[in-house]
Amino acid sequence: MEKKEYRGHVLAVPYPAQGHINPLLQFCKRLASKGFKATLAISTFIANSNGFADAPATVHLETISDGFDDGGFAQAESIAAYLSAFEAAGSKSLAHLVRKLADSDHPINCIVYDSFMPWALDVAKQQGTLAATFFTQAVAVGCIYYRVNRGLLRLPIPSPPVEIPGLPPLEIGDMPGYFARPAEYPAYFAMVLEQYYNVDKADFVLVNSFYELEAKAVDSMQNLLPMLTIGPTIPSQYLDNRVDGDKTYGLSLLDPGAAATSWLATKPPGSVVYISFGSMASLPDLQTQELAWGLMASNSYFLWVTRSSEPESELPRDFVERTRDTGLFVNWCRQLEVLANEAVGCFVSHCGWNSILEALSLGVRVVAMPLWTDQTTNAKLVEDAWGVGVRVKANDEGLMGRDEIEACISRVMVGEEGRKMKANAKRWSDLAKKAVSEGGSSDKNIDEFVSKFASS
Ligand SMILES: O=c1ccn([C@@H]2O[C@H](COP(=O)(O)OP(=O)(O)O[C@H]3O[C@H](CO)[C@@H](O)[C@H](O)[C@H]3O)[C@@H](O)[C@H]2O)c(=O)[nH]1
Repeated sequence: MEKKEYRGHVLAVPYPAQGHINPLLQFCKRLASKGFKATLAISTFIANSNGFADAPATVHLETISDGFDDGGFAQAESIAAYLSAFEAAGSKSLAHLVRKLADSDHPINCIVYDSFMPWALDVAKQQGTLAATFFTQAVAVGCIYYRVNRGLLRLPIPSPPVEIPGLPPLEIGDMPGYFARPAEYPAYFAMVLEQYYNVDKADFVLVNSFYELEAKAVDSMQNLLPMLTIGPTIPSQYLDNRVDGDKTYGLSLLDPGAAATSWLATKPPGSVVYISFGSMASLPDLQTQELAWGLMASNSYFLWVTRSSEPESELPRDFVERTRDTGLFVNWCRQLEVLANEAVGCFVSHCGWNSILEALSLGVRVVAMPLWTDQTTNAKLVEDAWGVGVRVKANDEGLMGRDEIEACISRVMVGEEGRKMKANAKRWSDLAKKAVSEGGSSDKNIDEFVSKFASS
């Protein structure tokens, strides 16, 4: 059989979670569209799950072990146990995979690995390939973790607000959630700081963001690291439409169904509040109830992703019945399709980085209800740096109350303030599209990245 010609071969290794696999998978699709062979190595457990049924034809799939091939993360005793088993099993099986591919027609030129797995850099170096760490969170968030990792910012922070080049002044509540509650997820907190321990040895630091969005933060980090912004990595159909057939992500946590799209088709433009808290975090029951009452008081239509087939059990009594004419609950949907629908007026979001990039790319305003990790910092940027939304303030017990939620929805959806946010959102959407289009900042950065190993 004739050997297929490629300009080079990249092996992408995501952390095994939806919000991490999709950005790297999307990056692979872009590399494939530029003539490279792109292979995505996902965990055996995820590869065997139904959610990956929709994998794109242009990206090659391989598997590595996370140590829990039959059950994934859910099988581990603790987060710390998972991370350490993943490092042990992942390092071994990744090395094995690179050796296997070395004997094929297309040996690996560069391993692009999720920044949550810095041990992959050691594998790349041992196997003699280039190594690129890939951040699935904002440059701004990375600026903060980097400073803590390097001892430039000491914890607990003695005198907020903190001044970091390129970022607005940050109070403790604007820093990543681990700073205010370090004991909550100590293993994840350690992991996000560890992203930097060997980063100086990486040949590239790729970030799913775009230069115009975080210019000053990128400039400040580029003095320290070979950083290139290459995003947003959302399907090309919603941006530049240059990647053939790139209409959806390849991985979906749950079956999205079609209910959301047909329901939205019956609603007037800008009238619907869309609510989703991503693929990992869950709202405490009391918070769910406050959100429900806030939504009802806003008198808006709403589409609420609950990730549960029985939302009634967490909602106020009879709430589903009482909102039958105004609300729709789904356990999952095609979020991009929803955000692109003109019926959607705003997005009540936990501010996961993928959701925020999607909202910015599609010009949708945000009511920010951050829960943990990077979400608190993203919420600060949504409000103060990008002017596309407002953050719902929590009371002293950490609860975001119904009146505050209602007031925030109203600020974002109606009036002069809301109109300004809409105009800002449109501007970011245009800039996101420009960044990935031919000659845009992210497109040029991708070309710079591949130029280090491209054969022609
Ligand atoms: O009904 C839904 C709801 C969500 N999504 C998609 O799910 C993804 C959610 O990603 P994100 O907003 O980043 O949230 P998480 O999945 O919770 O992401 C985790 O990983 C991110 C990247 O590290 C972090 O920024 C988040 O804080 C962390 O919770 C997005 O692509 C959405 O389009 C759907 O397709 N359908």
